[in-house]
Formats: sequence, structure tokens, C-alpha cells
Amino acid sequence: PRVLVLISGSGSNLQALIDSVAGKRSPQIPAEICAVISSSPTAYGLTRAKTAGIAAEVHDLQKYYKDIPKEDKDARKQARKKFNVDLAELVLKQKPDLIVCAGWMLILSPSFLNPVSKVNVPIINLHPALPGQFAGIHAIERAWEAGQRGEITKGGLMIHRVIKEVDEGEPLVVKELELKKEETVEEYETRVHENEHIAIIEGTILALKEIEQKSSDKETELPKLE
Ligand SMILES: N[C@@H]1O[C@H](COP(=O)(O)O)[C@@H](O)[C@H]1O
Repeated sequence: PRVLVLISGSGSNLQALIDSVAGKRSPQIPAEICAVISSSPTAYGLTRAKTAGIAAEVHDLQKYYKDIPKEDKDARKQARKKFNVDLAELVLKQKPDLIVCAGWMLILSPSFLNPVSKVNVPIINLHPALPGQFAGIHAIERAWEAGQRGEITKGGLMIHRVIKEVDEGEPLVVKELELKKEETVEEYETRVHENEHIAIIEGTILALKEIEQKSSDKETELPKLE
């Protein structure tokens, strides 16, 4: 199977996937990473992909916003839609069996999700908070602050299916982490990243198993009697 990875930053989760596919980290993902697409031209993850010999390209929203005044909300909305439509084309051109968002920091709109779901390619995402907790950005800091205020005792992270509601899709993998009052936000963040690298591999393997199961179910399906 072919796994396509979407990134935006340093790519430490991409590296965990690369190492697992290469058998340098277990469990081993039984697939190949067919391509990496970054939303940022300066993402270090691009270097990681190239070092691993994986096709990598940039799909930059800023290019779509170029020459559009900040206050022109409609034109920016149209540009964002075009960005998502073109992203779907770029992704589907690679014929992936699974799309993994590993630190992809842009919302995937219906203009992307619809064409992808039409060809039944599942999408999973890594989010550094527990289901229903702190959707969106700065989730690690927000969880740590809530822990410091004594509002919650557990933080964590999840791998979930991508739907149009941001960070709300059904979780495949959930990792709970105790929040410690004596811990700095940097220390908590380090624990989150260590567990993300384990979860992204587990989530990818689970999603691939589901794809395999679905296709074998299809094969054993009795032909419809006319
Ligand atoms: N969405 C968040 O962005 C970070 C990406 O890290 P990296 O994989 O680029 O190192 C991860 O913490 C992920 O949860």
C-alpha cells in the first residue's frame, strides 16, 4: 500500500514513519511512503523526506494569497478553496491508499475532503490533545495551562479520522498523559512528542489494516443475484 504524508513543520512524526517503514523502528509499517507534501517551503520535514529518497513537494497557501489584500475576505476565501481543490488533485495524482496528516497545520476543507472521500482514500490526523479536548492550535500549551489551574489531570494526544469538523473525527489511537503540576510546559511537550511518534505509527498500521479488511470483505462479498 501507498501512504502519502502531509506536513507543515520539522517532521519528527514523519521521521518516525520513515524509520518504521525502513524497519529501523518497530512496529514496522507494512507500506511505502509514496510522497510527502508540505504546506511550508521551509519545513525541515522536506529535508527528512529527501534524505530518505521520498518524493517531496510544497503546496503553499501563501502563493494563493499573493496579491490579495488582507481585508479582501471573499477573495481570500476563494483562494483557500482553490488551494484545497488543487491539493486534492496533487494528492490523488499520487494514488495513495492512505493519507496521514503528521503535523499538517492547515484545515482541510470540503473542497479537499469530498474528492478524496469520493475515491475512498481514508485520512488520519495527529492531534496533541485528547478527544473533545482543545481542538485547534496551541493544544499542548492549553492542556498544560488547564493542568496548572487544576481544571484537568490528564492531557495526551490522539490519531483520529479526518472529517470537516476540525479535530473531531473518530479516534483510532488515544494516549493519555498525566499532567504534573511540577512539570514545565517544555517537559510536558517533550513527553507529548515522544508519545506522538509511537501513536502515529500505531495509527497508520491500524488504518492500513482497516483498508486491507475492507478490500478482503469486498472480495468475499457474494455477487448480487440479478
Ligand atoms: N500538530 C502538531 O504539530 C506537531 C508537528 O510536529 P513535527 O512532526 O513536525 O515534528 C505535533 O506536535 C503535532 O501534534
